[in-house]
Amino acid sequence: MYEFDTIAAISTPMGEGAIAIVRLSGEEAFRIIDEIFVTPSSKKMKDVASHTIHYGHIVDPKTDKIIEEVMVSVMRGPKTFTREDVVEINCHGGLVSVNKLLQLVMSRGARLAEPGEFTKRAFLNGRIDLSQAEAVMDLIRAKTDRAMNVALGQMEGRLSKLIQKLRQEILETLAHVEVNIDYPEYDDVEEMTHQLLLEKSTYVKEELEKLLQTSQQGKILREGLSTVIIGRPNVGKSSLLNSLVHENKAIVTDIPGTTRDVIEEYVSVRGVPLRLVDTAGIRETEDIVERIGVERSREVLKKADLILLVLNNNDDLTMEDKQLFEAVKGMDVIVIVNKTDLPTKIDIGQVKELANHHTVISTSLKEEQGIDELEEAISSMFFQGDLEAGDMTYVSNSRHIGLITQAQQALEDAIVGMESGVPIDIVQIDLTRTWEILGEIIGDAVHESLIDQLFSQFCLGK
Ligand SMILES: Nc1nc2c(c(=O)[nH]1)N(C=O)[C@@H](CNc1ccc(C(=O)N[C@@H](CCC(=O)O)C(=O)O)cc1)CN2
Ligand SMILES: Nc1nc2c(ncn2[C@@H]2O[C@H](COP(=O)(O)OP(=O)(O)OP(=O)(O)O)[C@@H](O)[C@H]2O)c(=O)[nH]1
Ligand SMILES: [Mg+2]
Repeated sequence: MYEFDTIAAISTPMGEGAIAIVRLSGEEAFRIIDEIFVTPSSKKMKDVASHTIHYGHIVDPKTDKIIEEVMVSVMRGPKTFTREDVVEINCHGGLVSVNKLLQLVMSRGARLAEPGEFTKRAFLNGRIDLSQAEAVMDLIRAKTDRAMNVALGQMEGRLSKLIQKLRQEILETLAHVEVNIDYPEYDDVEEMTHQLLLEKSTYVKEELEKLLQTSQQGKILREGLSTVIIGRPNVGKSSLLNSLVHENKAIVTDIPGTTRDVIEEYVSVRGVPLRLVDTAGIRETEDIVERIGVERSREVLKKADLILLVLNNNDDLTMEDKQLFEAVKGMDVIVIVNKTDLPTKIDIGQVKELANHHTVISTSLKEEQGIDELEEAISSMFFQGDLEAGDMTYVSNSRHIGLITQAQQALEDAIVGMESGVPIDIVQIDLTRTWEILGEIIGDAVHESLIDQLFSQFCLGK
């Protein structure tokens, strides 16, 4: 275990709350709390049983003034979150008192923790590996139940175990090859080695492939599906956003050009998190403010995973509508024919033709018609029902996806090499590289600067 200084942070959100927590971790945690905490029976926290909570007052030893009435939890290392001694002060949730408390523990020798530093210690002290630590952050940021389950699985070590299993396979294969090389007197040893290498490499490569197949869905669950609503002015784009959010977030009026900027909202559509973007209606415009909005619309369009293209049932298809179809060619698109409560003027046959293989859905957002069908279309487009299987191992993090892709490439090199008869020691190099790359996922031999960078994205006090 590493020896670190004692860190402190406010581990609850900044703002008024019922209770706020100041957390301390490190060798000095018990010494510090015993200098500032007084219980009615004068207990010392260094003496009490681990994982107990105690009532008392925080007193500034310099002035003997009572600062707060608190509950203090005491957890003795190594059976703690960080594997170090941990003390948590539960105080009344006011901003001033919790900050005063933090100042006080710092004046007694604690250092303000960096973002993610508690979790970083859990990693450096070996309680969790890097992919588990990353999952802690994913859990906090999860926007839907499904996203949360993926994060929880990774936090419990589901991905880690799989990666470790594959690394073990590679290691055993390499050991086997070494042994075979040491006994070259057997005639068939070369062939056996060759056979074994090919079999194992193919097996590991296939497992990695399976994992990568989950990455698209995994990434959507983790980051949200970037969904952009486009359409001519006044067709009902903002109304659509409001229907999906089930709230009035965007301003809706009958004046074309109402939405001037890009509005962004998170929504869960049957467990699929959408990063939903409402745009200014795309048209040629003279209004300068609106024009900036239109340009931004075109920009977000390029980065979208899914396009919701809205048309007006009560109007003819225009040149602009056709241009929109043109602009989203090759992307995932759902076409929405809105305002079906009004007389149909649009040429549905032509819409279907333009939509090509894309789904077309009719809605009346005014009368709340068609929203269910739309939600169904969205969720089945990205998840074919297998998402319910709660024990799936997803790879969702770009860092992991990148590394698995690299590992797979190294294996591919090894396999191609074997098939074209390159010397065994070259193949060994490729396999060793695969083993190392996979190790980076769980934080085996990763560079310190990468670790710092990863944890700095965490919340303060986590
Ligand atoms: N008050 C509070 N709530 C919290 C946390 C915390 O630190 N404080 N957590 C954190 O942010 C999460 C809980 N996570 C935790 C994970 C492991 C251990 C822990 O002590 N693990 C020991 C085993 C303990 C035992 O066997 O009793 C270990 O793995 O060695 C504690 C908390 C969520 N809730
Ligand atoms: N009859 C009818 N009116 C609708 C329907 N959906 C939206 N509207 C109305 O159409 C008008 C325009 O709706 P918005 O949602 O603001 O349209 P928009 O596409 O965001 O418009 P811009 O932001 O100006 O580009 C509003 O008056 C809505 O109430 C519908 O299904 N039926
Ligand atoms: Mg609008």
